Amino acid sequence: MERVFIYDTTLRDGTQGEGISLSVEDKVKIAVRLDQLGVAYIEGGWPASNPKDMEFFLRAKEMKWKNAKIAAFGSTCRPGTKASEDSNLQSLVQSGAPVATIFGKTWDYHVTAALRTTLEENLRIIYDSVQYLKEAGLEVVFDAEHFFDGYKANPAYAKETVLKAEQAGADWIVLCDTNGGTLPQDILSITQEMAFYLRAPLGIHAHNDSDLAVANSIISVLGGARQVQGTMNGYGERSGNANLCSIIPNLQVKMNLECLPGENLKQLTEAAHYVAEIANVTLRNDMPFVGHSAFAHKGGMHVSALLKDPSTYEHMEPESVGNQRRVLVSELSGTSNLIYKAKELGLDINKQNKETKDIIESLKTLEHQGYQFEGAEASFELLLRRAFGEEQVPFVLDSIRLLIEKRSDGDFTSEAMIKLRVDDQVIHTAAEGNGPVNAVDNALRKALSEHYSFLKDCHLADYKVRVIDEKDATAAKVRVLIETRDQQDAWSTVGVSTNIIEASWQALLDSFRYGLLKQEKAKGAKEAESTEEASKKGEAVI
Ligand SMILES: CC(=O)SCCNC(=O)CCNC(=O)[C@H](O)C(C)(C)COP(=O)(O)OP(=O)(O)OC[C@H]1O[C@@H](n2cnc3c(N)ncnc32)[C@H](O)[C@@H]1OP(=O)(O)O
Ligand SMILES: CC(=O)C(=O)O
Repeated sequence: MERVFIYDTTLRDGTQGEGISLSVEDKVKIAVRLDQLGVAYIEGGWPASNPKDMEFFLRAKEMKWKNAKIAAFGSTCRPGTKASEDSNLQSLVQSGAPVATIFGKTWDYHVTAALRTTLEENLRIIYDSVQYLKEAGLEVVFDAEHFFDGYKANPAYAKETVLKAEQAGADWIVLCDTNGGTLPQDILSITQEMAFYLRAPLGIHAHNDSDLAVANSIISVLGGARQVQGTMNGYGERSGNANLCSIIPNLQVKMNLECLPGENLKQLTEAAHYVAEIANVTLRNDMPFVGHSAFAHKGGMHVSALLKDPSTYEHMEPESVGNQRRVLVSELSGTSNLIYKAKELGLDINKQNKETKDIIESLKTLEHQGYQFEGAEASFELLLRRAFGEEQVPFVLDSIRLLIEKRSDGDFTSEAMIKLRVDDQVIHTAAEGNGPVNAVDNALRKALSEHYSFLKDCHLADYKVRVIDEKDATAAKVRVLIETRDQQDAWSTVGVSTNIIEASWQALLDSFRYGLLKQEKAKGAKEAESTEEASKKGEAVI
């Protein structure tokens, strides 16, 4: 399998994205994860830019890297200065990184308008800078900034700039679509032309301003590029950089080009989420390949075909990138969705079951009323089990009273009083909260915690309210989605009503019931395990 060298610039160009800021510790963690994933290069930052980036390199120098080379980023020397006296170039050497990546101007307009120097001086600084770094013993990557725009404006000059870098000994010439405005057909023809013109291996660095960075990177590889620069999840300045999480599986699975060693592609989804977590960015569900919804199927027709053969509605196996297939249930479901979900839950149903038809009908009716089960899988499981006669009645509610008080000092207080029965024992208790729903939640927990100890480990992680019939203003129905977490899992439940407290109560109740179900399942699994162990021991004695 031919190799494409993956060059990750999440820690440099990625941090040029709005809202992305990484501490040294964050950078080290991400670099370690990228090295495990198996990328060929990790660009750690620009050591002359700030002390944080320099500190990263000083730490990276002391660490062992299994797969990746660490690259330090900078620019060509300033016009009018010698490369050897340029502090930015010196810091690349001082960083201790084995690879230096410098960007240089290739667009004649940029040379005169931004760098404010002559075309000749620009050629000089490119040559001198690359030569200086080569003499210092570094592998040198020359990022040809604005190459495609430069080529269109003045091809002879653009070609001369990269030829200078090659003559000075650059190990890679990376063609950059810096403004991200180039179309794939131009990327292809210009890469092909440069592959013919240069001896040094080529790379591509694409920005996503036209939503084409992934396509442009792939087509550049088709045109001869053998290094692809990009970032995890496409983080980067403006609309981002080329997203490596899409480029890598496309190249590796569909074009049979090796980007990551061995079976490492299976780590991609986990690595993408890990980087998002450290960067403190919520990864969009619809991210191709690695998103939570990337292999989620909702339409009944699709699920019906999937059950026959997943390739009918999947372009590749989700497991190959470490993701997984999911089937959603909603008003768009057919019986196939139900059968799939039920199988996952260990319930045996088929198209002929009366229960199957009843569940589909009640699902569609409830969704019509405003419930939404695709985001509330725990409520759906309870619905399914109820249809099979597995409903739990852990307590009987007598009443809930709420006291909401707005005081003259400005305080708004909420208190819930709850009366319920567990096994004929009447429990009557009250609790305060920072709002009425919180007060009800606290009161319910207080009332039940003695009987149901698992409640201690559960907490409300998210609470969302959505108005369903907006035109009815304050008389509209609301849908409440609650996410509950314990030490191992998270589960979501739903409630719908014209009264927000009632909708919240339904969702809270489902949350509690699901927690209980989870506990029973865990108990069942443990018992089954010990029975199996006991029977194994018995066999051994015989
Ligand atoms: C396409 C890219 O993504 S390139 C990377 C862009 N990333 C960043 O800029 C983030 C890190 N940058 C920084 O921390 C700062 O900009 C620094 C420390 C590098 C420089 O800061 P300053 O010295 O204050 O300069 P400032 O940022 O205002 O301007 C950049 C200077 O570099 C010059 N410059 C731009 N490109 C190049 C180049 N390829 N070679 C040499 N000099 C260059 C500009 O002409 C400008 O010079 P001027 O001040 O004489 O006009
Ligand atoms: C080098 C770089 O980041 C660019 O040209 O976009």
